[in-house]
Amino acid sequence: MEDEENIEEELLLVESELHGLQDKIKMLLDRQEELYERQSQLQALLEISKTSRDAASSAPSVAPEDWSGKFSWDSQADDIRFNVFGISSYRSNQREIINSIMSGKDVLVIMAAGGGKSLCYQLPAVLRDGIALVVSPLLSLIQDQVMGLTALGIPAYMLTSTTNKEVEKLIYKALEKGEGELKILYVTPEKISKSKRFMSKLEKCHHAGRLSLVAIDEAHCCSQWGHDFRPDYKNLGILKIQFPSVPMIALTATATSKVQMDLIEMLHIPRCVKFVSTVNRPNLYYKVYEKSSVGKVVIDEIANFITESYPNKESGIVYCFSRKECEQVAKELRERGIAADYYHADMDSVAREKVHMRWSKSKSQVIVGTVAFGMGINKPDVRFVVHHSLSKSMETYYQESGRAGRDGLPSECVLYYRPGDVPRQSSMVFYENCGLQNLYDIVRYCQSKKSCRRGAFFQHFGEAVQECNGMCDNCASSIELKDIDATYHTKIIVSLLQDMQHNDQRATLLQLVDKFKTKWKHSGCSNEAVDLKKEEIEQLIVQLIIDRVLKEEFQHTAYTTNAYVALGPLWKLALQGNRPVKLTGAIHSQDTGGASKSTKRSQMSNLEAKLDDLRRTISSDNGGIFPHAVLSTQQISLLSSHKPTTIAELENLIGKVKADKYGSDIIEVMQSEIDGGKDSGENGAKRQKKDKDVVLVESSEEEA
Ligand SMILES: Nc1ncnc2c1ncn2[C@@H]1O[C@H](COP(=O)(O)OP(=O)(O)OP(=O)(O)O)[C@@H](O)[C@H]1O
Repeated sequence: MEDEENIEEELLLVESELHGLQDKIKMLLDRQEELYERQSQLQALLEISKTSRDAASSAPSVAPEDWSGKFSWDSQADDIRFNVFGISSYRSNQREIINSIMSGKDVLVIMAAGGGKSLCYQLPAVLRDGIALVVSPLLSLIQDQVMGLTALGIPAYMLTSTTNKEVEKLIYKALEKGEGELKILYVTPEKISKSKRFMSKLEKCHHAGRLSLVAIDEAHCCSQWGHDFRPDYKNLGILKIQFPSVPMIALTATATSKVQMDLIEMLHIPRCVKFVSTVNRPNLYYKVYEKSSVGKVVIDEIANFITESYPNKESGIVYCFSRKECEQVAKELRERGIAADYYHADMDSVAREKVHMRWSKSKSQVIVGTVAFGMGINKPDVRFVVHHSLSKSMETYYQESGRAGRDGLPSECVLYYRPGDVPRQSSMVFYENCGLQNLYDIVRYCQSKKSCRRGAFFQHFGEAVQECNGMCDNCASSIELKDIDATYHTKIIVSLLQDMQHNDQRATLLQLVDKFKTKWKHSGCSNEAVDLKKEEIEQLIVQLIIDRVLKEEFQHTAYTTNAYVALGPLWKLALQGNRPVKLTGAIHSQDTGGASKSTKRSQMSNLEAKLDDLRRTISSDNGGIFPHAVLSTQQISLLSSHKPTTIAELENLIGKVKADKYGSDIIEVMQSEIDGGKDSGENGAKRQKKDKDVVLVESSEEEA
């Protein structure tokens, strides 16, 4: 009996000591996690700083600006540009890139989607003697390019699994013996890594001095830090090792400094000349809409957005999270009268091709796709890209939304966000390299109601900030948002999780919201703290996750991976109230975004519609590029946003873009709107007298 009591007593002591130890271990593990995270941040910073130093010290002997000087091939290049490609002038950096590759340099090109990367290697390929090898990741992309070049009369072929024996023979003869006509040869990376026969023919071609250049398209696929890593791209370094004297040009639309470093190393081009163009796409209007938790409501909103903003059936893409969701959304859009097809990886290639072709030829209006609808989409006139759910990273979102407006005309990128979608994505990406970190970056983008959306891209890609010109919802919004003090709410959430942890319990995001609501109700809170709506509590919890007060933990079951919310490294600070927590007001509702109004032509006044036409005309007259070279920031802002405009401003604006060409009828329309306004206050516009100018003020309540 006494023995038993002693044992029980000791057991209690042991258990309490174990508890103490477990707390200490947890604290140490949290600290370890914090330090690991800081370690990887510092390592990345160090790498970036070293690379920029190395790049500066190993900079090419010719200064970059010299690539725009005079070269012996200038007139021949101009002739090919104009008479073969039908292009009247170079876009930014194209001529410099062509000159550096013509000078035999290795080149890295980072140029936004639709910027004109293809010309940078295709023109030198025509200009230089011999055969240019182009490695490209997708069959459809290759087919498009070969078709386009053939139509221009340039002998281009592809060597892929679909190439017939006859063409294969022709290609091999050209490589081996220099017979026949072949200027540009497209292959997939698999050909380089898997076909010894092909590599030996290429070797012969090089040996005979006939390999003119090597181009690696979509070069970000080399890096596992990039968003589209392709294992076969890793082997492309062999090309520089085997053909060191042949200039290599690597091209991509996006690459962070880390990805750039990675691909320079993998392709063995340490002394390459880098041409990094801005990631800015000034013609794209970015916005985030609050997403309802009711599926049907979301579809209604998307359908309304499409039909109201694009009554002329302009093309668009809707991205979805899963294959099932993609089929469902396409079906529901069709039920609402929108010609929508779905596209995902579970379909066979013939079905996918059919859907793609229908859409490319504008026989369907919308493709509802998963991420599988990715590279190789080069339809220029995509007017809108809607994300039904958030993407998994800023880079993925930049790429996917960037499929809009490749022709340079104004287009919209809309993301439907609700915090409840975060665990769905995080349970998919948490095992990926930096998966959660990347996801939390895009979540930060979505949660923000104040910062410029464009600014988030500049920051992500390490570029200096540029003017947004009111081309995102946050910059265009005139709603004054208030910060809610959520420090007290945070304390409740943290203490709830603490209790649960003690009792070995877990909670998903939604369960935690419910527990919070119950506790709030029963706490009889006389505190000053405001009562939060369900969506705001979700938003707060997600904000606490990205701020590391909380964290997500994952548990696998036979069928799925569940995401739970747990205490993060900074929970103690939050519990002590040492870290004030602020939550910004509500996410914009659909009818507050500036450009959604601007593109709703059916709701536009006559003047607005005229201005809209003017933007399109100027863009198209400027080679499809939104006219930053022609207009000042303020003028672009006027054109972009249909903001209140005075006759004086309008005349100045039109004068700058050649009044005789675009101007007179707009001034007439404006004059008549002002006259009409004077008499009857038509077109939802109020007239005010301000100094000597007449100012038209949009009445948002009337129009909404
Ligand atoms: N200097 C130029 N002037 C006018 N049009 C041009 C010029 N250069 C390229 N283009 C056109 O711009 C369009 C986009 O070019 P291209 O397909 O090379 O873009 P890209 O940079 O490869 O884009 P993505 O990354 O989306 O594939 C094409 O229709 C091309 O003919």
